[in-house]
Amino acid sequence: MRILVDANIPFAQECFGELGTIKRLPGREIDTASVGKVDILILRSVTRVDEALLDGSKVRFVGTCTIGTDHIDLAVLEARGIGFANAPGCNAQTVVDYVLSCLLLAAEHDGKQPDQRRVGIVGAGNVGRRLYRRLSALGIDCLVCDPPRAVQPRAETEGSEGFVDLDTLIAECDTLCLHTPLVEEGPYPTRHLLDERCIEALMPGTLLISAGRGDCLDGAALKQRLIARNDLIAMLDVWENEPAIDDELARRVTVATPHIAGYSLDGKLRGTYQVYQALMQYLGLPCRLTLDTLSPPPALVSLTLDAGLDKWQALRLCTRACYDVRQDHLGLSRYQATRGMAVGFDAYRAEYPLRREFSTLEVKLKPGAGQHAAMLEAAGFRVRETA
Ligand SMILES: NC(=O)C1=CN([C@@H]2O[C@H](COP(=O)(O)OP(=O)(O)OC[C@H]3O[C@@H](n4cnc5c(N)ncnc54)[C@H](O)[C@@H]3O)[C@@H](O)[C@H]2O)C=CC1
Ligand SMILES: O=C(O)C(=O)[C@H](O)COP(=O)(O)O
Repeated sequence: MRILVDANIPFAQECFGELGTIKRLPGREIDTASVGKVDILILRSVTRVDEALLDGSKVRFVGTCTIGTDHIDLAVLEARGIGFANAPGCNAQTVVDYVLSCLLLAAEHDGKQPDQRRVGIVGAGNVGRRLYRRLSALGIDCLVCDPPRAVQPRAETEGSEGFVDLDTLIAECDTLCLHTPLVEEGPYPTRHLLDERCIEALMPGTLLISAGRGDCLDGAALKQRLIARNDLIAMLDVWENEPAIDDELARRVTVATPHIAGYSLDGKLRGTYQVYQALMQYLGLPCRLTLDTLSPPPALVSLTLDAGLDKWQALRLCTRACYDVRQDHLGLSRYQATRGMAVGFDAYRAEYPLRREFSTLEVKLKPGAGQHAAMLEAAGFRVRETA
């Protein structure tokens, strides 16, 4: 079997090697010619899969090791009888780590600690739900906007209560976290969900974090508001026209990262593994690998806290030991300066530094720091109180 795998997918040889010959290509270079004789395509979100790509090919299965599927024309796959899998939720916890890092950084800009904010979560799926749980456990007040779920609750216990509409969320929150997929059709489309009107309505000082899909936010309108008033703290991970994103917008926001909110080794490995499981099932073969055996131990195993830190200092220290969004912001601007935005955006992603999820770090607490246990657990760390 011939298997074409995006070069940005870790553990591909381990997961797919037993099935045949693997060829690797950068996702944006995968084209009709390279797909020609391939049986299986294993991708991430940067390869558009449509009639044009598959024309004349014998592809039987397409897997995308990502949560998002907006790059795949699912109707074309169905019409051609091609098997398909994505990786729901694979890097959702990593995106929540990203948001926590953003919230802690924002406090250094406006002096508001996370629990002094009211956070509006737009899109409460795998990412938004986990974000809601972690923020609520940290004592942060949250409002949630998810019209599809408000109308069609996921669980029997979940009614429309608890959801608000987007205008209410914008009017009542000083922090907005956008986690919607790109939906083009149907009753709840999300292209420019945050349009010029919504962006104008954001109250001065609002912290805006966007980590779903770039097209859900009108970048030109945001740029205009930042030029006119510069009264928002905008932190963008996703952009219109990636990788050739709006250079000026990237310079005007407080944090600009190149679509890496979910880029932990854990999130990527889970994505690869979920697609491996789906492919083996599709082929009627047993899964001989387990996620645990594939997962390498973290480089930073533990850290120890003693007395002397307040709650947010302790959380900031542990968070930054695992993940510091400032490094990705500086990384993108450095790559942009040396290689230009369109090249630098992908180059930084391809050489992305090793990052692990908060849950891989054990925080040991000496008796003097015991009061931080519940808060650090709520934030996603493993906590052990020591003598
Ligand atoms: N920046 C990054 O690195 C990453 C970005 N993503 C993006 O984040 C998106 C969300 O991920 P998940 O939560 O796992 O997806 P999901 O499919 O589990 O949840 C999406 C949620 O958005 C809601 N939604 C749909 N239309 C809406 C609308 N008009 N207004 C408000 N809510 C709406 C849905 O009802 C659903 O609850 C993904 O589709 C993907 O595009 C995911 C992982 C990493
Ligand atoms: O999982 C998703 O959906 C994402 O947005 C990915 O984490 C993005 O990764 P790439 O596809 O850009 O490598």
